[in-house]
Amino acid sequence: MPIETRHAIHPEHASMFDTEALRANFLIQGLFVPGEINLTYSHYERLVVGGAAPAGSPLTLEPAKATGTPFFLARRELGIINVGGAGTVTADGERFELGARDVLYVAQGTKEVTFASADAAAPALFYLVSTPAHQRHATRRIAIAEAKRVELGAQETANKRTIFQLIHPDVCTSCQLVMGMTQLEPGSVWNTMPAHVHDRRSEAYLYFDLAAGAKVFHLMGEPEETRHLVVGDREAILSPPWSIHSGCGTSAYAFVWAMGGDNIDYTDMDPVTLEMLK
Ligand SMILES: O=C(O)C(=O)C[C@H](O)C(=O)CO
Ligand SMILES: [Zn+2]
Repeated sequence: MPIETRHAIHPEHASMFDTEALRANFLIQGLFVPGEINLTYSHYERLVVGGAAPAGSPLTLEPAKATGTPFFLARRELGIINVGGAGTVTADGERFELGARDVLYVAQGTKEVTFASADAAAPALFYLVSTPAHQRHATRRIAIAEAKRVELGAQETANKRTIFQLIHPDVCTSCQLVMGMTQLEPGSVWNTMPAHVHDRRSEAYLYFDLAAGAKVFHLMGEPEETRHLVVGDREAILSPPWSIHSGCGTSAYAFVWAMGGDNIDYTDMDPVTLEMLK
């Protein structure tokens, strides 16, 4: 089970990066390789971000040297969202069926987690985000229909979108993981604009359901020192606590957002006005 480590970068260092260095530090590609689990261990909040793409046979979340624990979730919690075909996740023997966009919150202390596709020809693609956790909250399946929905933006500003809050205090109890999904309306392309930062939490985005060949120009950096990453379908980005995280697609798309840090208050954001951006 490959795990790549990404170190935390100081914003003044990041502002000197060229395209290649920005991508090497903040873009995550190749999450969904058939028959594999691929993880990235970030030193921002010790967020682990990855993908499990079971093909013919189930895949097991293995212990990792990066966590130094006897099993992966010994001192961690895990959020899983299925961005592919139907599949199942089994957590300590309990089987959960996850259709497209359904979520599973997996409790700290869960010893065995396995992933399977219902049909290898239309494989499940499980996007995984894990944060450190020191208290056990119940494992729970959250159907996309159970999400708390927040409508934002307008067609006139090309940012009409619905936020689905899934692992969120109003929906599912967790230690520090907050996770959900945002769907852009057809013709809307901007996410998280106006932008914000939240130094108390780091965030990761997985962009998915992009049209064939479409890209998202993801904006990052301190508000007065922005940079961009050109991101493709099923690619993720790491957003440091000092960074905005916004994006403009060449057409509509969806993305999974997930956060860890000092609080689980989704609304705790410091707004960044357009005048502040450079
Ligand atoms: O479209 C949006 O706006 C978002 O989805 C914003 C993210 O949820 C976020 O940045 C939460 O802190
Ligand atoms: Zn945010």
